[in-house]
Amino acid sequence: MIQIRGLCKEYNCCTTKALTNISFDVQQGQFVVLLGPSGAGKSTLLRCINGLVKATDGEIFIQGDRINDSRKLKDIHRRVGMVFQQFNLVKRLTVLENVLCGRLAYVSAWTSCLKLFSKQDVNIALHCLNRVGLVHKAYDRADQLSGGQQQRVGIARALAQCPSIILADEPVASLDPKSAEKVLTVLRTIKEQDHITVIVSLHNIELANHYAERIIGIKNGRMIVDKPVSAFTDDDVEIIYNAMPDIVETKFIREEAVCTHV
Ligand SMILES: Nc1ncnc2c1ncn2[C@@H]1O[C@H](COP(=O)(O)OP(=O)(O)OP(=O)(O)O)[C@@H](O)[C@H]1O
Repeated sequence: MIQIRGLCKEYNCCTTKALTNISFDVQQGQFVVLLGPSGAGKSTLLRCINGLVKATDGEIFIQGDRINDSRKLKDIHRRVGMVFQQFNLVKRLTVLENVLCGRLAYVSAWTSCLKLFSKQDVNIALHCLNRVGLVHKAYDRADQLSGGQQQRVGIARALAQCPSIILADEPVASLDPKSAEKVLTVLRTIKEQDHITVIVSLHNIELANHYAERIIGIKNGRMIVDKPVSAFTDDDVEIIYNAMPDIVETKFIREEAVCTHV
């Protein structure tokens, strides 16, 4: 379970408010899609959850552990796998070596420097590649794969970490529609089979409706929609992408008032 409480993030000495007072919980095994216009704060939110970005205020708990608890930092990072829009693979390494990078949190520093992974680590990496349908590419160079295949290697690398959460920041933004569906289907299958929590930021509403169980809408750093996909409507799309900021603000304040009176 992820718990986020009063999360705020400001950049540039407080001149850019990227996130303002974000609070929500995500149950283990849920598939959540973050929607929002460019600059809304989706990447910042995902990066705060995996500790890449330090929040200005507020708290995040992963299975009850505060993410910046220095005693548990390595263990918490291990539990959160990250998938990036640009894949972030090491192009000159093989596909298998890239996936083995997901095992780095489990091996000692000298082992990783010498690339001395155990047979067990190699088997885990091959198993993860098999799950994303790419075990036959294990010994190819990463840059010889198509974009969609590279993204599936990125997912295998996250999976090799044995995470309880996978965060994916616009994982299909640079892919053709068929590859995008393949990548999201892999993420959904992983969620279903392993009960892993998946949080994905997307720009495509159709894909969000098809894959999400829950949609969170962010605009100007505020959470303005949070609904099960079955209740998500065109009005919500309008609020997230088109409504003027003051209309959104009014609706947000009105809903907050209703919540506090329930
Ligand atoms: N490292 C940074 N330094 C300064 N400002 C930043 C930084 N990262 C993001 N921002 C600003 O924070 C705000 C939120 O950006 P963020 O990248 O989180 O939005 P986003 O919803 O992910 O956008 P996109 O969909 O375009 O990726 C924007 O105003 C952006 O310019």
